Amino acid sequence: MASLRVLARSSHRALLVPHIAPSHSPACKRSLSTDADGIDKVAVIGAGQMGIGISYVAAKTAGVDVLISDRSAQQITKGLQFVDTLLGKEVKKGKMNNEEANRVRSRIKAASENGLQDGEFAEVDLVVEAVSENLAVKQTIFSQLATHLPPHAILASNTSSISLSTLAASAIDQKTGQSRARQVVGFHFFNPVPVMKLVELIPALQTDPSVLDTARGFAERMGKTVTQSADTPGFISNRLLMPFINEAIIALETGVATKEDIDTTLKLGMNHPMGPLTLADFIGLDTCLSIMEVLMRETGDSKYRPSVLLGRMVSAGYLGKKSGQGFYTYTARPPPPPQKERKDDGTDADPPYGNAEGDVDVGLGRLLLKSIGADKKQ
Ligand SMILES: NC(=O)c1ccc[n+]([C@@H]2O[C@H](COP(=O)([O-])OP(=O)(O)OC[C@H]3O[C@@H](n4cnc5c(N)ncnc54)[C@H](O)[C@@H]3O)[C@@H](O)[C@H]2O)c1
Repeated sequence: MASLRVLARSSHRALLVPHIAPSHSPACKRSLSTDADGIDKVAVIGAGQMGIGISYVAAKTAGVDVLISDRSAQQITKGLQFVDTLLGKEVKKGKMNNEEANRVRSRIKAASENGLQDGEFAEVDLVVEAVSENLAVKQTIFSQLATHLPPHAILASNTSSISLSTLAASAIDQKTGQSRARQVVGFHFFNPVPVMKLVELIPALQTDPSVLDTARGFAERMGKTVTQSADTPGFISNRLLMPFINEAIIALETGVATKEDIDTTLKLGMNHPMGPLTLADFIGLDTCLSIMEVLMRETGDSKYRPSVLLGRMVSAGYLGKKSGQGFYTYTARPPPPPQKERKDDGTDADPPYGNAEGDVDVGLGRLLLKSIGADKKQ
């Protein structure tokens, strides 16, 4: 039976969303993990930029064991090397000693290829799915997780745009046929995870309130501030950001101003760290288009119509920084200088995040760090 309940624990304004009371099937009588302090072991599915960042912060800040899994063993190797790099920098900057870094590193382990089916996840309290943004792939994973994870485990997804209620519906134990939908929750981190302080928490319609509380508590253990969004397209973040970026593109295409003046107005007039067209280039114009299409399709509201220019640019392959051409032109980063620059205090001025070559995502990480001043603090 549907009822309305208040879903604002720490926000000032109450958020009213329809709540479908969880059913009391036998599966629901299993005890759920209700205490965030009781979470000792986390699994992360997907060792891409988000999965690795989540693993690193879970091990370092929350101090839990992390089991990381990916369909590509190479991705895991690459990700663990990145963790080593991050820890090496912490040591070099005196933020932790070697012993602490080794302790953090020893908490992160790679799952074997069939680890889920072979019982390696038997002691996992919470899993964060962070595989590519593809509904069918995520649905398959949620069905596998529902089959193989211990009964109390929380099943969280880092999806940016897929409905949590839809994912929860696929969390069915393939052996017993029982639904674990009430244990599914959205756990939306931001990139780069070690730097960005926010997690958006998104309950599916089916999520049990105790699961939501535990997930919130664990995000806080990871040092994050939590906001809560209803399971609506784009959640809070992209529902507000993407129409803003889209409107900036419409302003450009209708001749309101040049791209430079649009960006400068928002930077200097509104104190934004970067203008909306630059930000669109760094996010990727294909990503921006796809989120606008989700907003438009799922709400049917014409205010989310993607700009014609945005669609044309994506068709032309102008995807932003990753393709070298977006609203601005990006050239490859020059090779690193033979000698490291020295900071005023005489220490090496290494980039705080990423490798010397710098791929697109790490480039975004650096830019974000710079934009919030974290490059200087670290
Ligand atoms: N990149 C961002 O800024 C950002 C921010 C917030 C949320 N997200 C979300 O996080 C998720 C991951 O994004 P990302 O940027 O880390 O992507 P990514 O492409 O860097 O990594 C995805 C990883 O998933 C792995 N993978 C794909 N299918 C798999 C499967 N069936 N089983 C196991 N592993 C599989 C891939 O090998 C890859 O390592 C997506 O849902 C995305 O929407 C991304």
